Order: sequence, then C-alpha cells, then structure tokens
Amino acid sequence: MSATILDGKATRDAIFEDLRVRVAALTERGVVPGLATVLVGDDPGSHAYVRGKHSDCAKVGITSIRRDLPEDISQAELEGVLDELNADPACTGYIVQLPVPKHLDTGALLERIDPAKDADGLHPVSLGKLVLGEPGPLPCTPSGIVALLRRYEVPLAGANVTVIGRGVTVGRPLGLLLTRRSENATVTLCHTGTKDLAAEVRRADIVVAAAGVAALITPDMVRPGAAVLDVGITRTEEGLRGDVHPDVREVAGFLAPMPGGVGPMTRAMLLANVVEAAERSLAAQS
Ligand SMILES: Nc1nc2c(c(=O)[nH]1)N[C@@H](CN(C=O)c1ccc(C(=O)N[C@@H](CCC(=O)O)C(=O)O)cc1)CN2
Repeated sequence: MSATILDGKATRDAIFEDLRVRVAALTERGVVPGLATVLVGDDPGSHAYVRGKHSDCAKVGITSIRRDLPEDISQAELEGVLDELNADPACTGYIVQLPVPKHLDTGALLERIDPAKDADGLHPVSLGKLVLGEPGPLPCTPSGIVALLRRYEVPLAGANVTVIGRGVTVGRPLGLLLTRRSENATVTLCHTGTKDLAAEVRRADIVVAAAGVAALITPDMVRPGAAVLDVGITRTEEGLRGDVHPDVREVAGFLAPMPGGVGPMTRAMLLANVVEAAERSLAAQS
C-alpha cells in the first residue's frame, strides 16, 4: 500500500487562512507586521526561496522589505545593514537567508540580529530559549515538521525518531523540539560520523532526512508503516532530488515528499513567527 502523503501545501494554506485573520486584527490595532529578508549573492535557490517568502507575505497582508546585497559585501558592511533593520520600525522581524558566502561569519551575523526581530528563531537567545523551554520564535523547518506531524496525527509521544543531519537550521533544533515534554519523542541524531545509518533508520517510527544527499534513504532501510519526511534538496541537471528514494512511498505509512511536504511548512512557520512577535509586542504595550 502507498503511504499517506503529509501535504505541506494544504497545511500551509490552512495556516495562511488563520494568519490572514490575525494580521488584519493587528493592523486594525495599529500594528503592521513587516518582514525583511537579507540575501547575499546570486545563488538561484536562495533567490527562489526569498521570492517565495515575499509572495507569502503579500498573501497574508504582511508588508515586506528586501535587502539584496552583492556577493563580495564585507562583514562590516553587512552588519551595518542588519543594524539598520534593527532600528527600522517598519521591520518587525527579519531573516538572513542562509547559506551566506564563505568569507562571511554566519554566527556573528545571526548574533547581530535584534533578538526581538529574530523571525527565523536562529539567534543564540532564541535557541537558548528553546533549550530552556521558554517561549520564543522557533526555527522554521523544525516547527513546520512538528506542525505537519500533528496535523496528520502521527503519534509523537514515545516515538523513536531518527533525524539525519546535524545542521543549525534543521537537525539540532529539531532534536530539541521533539524531546520537549509536549512532544516526548526519543531522538537519534545521525550525521557523517554515524557508524550504521541503515540500522538507525530501520528502528525508527519517524525518519527525518535532512542530509542533502539525493536518494540516501532507500526502501530497504525503512520500517514498514514508518513516517518519512524528506527535507533534503539536491539540484541536479534532471531537476530537484530529495534525500528519500521515490520507492520509499511503497513501504512508508506516511510520507512528506520533496517537493510539497516540509518546504511549504518552513515558509508558513516563518510568517507565523512574524505574526506571533507582533502579537507579543502589542500585548507588551497594553
Ligand atoms: N535563514 C534561513 N535560511 C535557510 C532556511 C531557513 O529556514 N532560514 N531554510 C532553507 C531554505 N528555505 C528557506 O529559507 C526553504 C527551502 C525549501 C523550501 C521549499 O518550499 N521547497 C520546495 C521545493 C524546492 C523548490 O521548489 O525549490 C518544497 O519542498 O516543496 C522553502 C524554504 C535553507 N536556508
């Protein structure tokens, strides 16, 4: 039997409906949420994601600001742009599109963002709040994964989850999210040093593949009925490839495909972070 598809686009559309109403309520009370994006260089994938973020903003009524910058910008110049956004009242939240060119220090850039405007949940203060279990913006892909699993009622409490990839945008924060008491899953975080990846995947109830290696997860590795979420994207001459082999669909119980699964959820959770931050600031004013 073929897997039930975890439909990220349909789930995103439902989230946008809710956000549209909340943005209208904020705007009526004089708070206009505004998302800025900071994009460095010419990477076509990053340009496509940033375009998508701006078109999402238009759909829910969030104003958006673009800062597209040249590949050879210096760290100091780029930090100057972040300082301007920190001071700009029209920008209530912003992101630095990752990855940035190699000569730039990603950690220092993320740290430069005013934590109150951290729309991506990647500032050290936001990640610290996640570790401490305090409220704050959550990294978008991990929170999108949890929202998608919840929407399709995939059981999380007590589940064995194998996450492949230890990056700061997906693997590491996802491990923190899924081991909160509210999710209560047991997480194995796999990476290039993992001795027997197939064995770690085989014992999982839920597999999240975020390695960026095309077709890394093959049907023989997946326990029949498991939920498999494909987060990896590899651009090849034949088109986009996910980390999950297409035949996994015949073995898995649930499948978040690439495209159409986790990606749209990442975009939805970004806007949710912007709206939640605006709501928090309004509550703090009153
Ligand atoms: N500052 C950040 N940088 C990056 C993040 C992030 O969350 N914050 N995540 C990724 C890129 N990303 C958003 O920025 C992103 C990736 C993929 C998708 C998406 O919708 N993918 C489509 C398929 C891909 C395509 O059509 O090109 C899908 O899965 O359906 C959205 C956002 C790294 N950088």
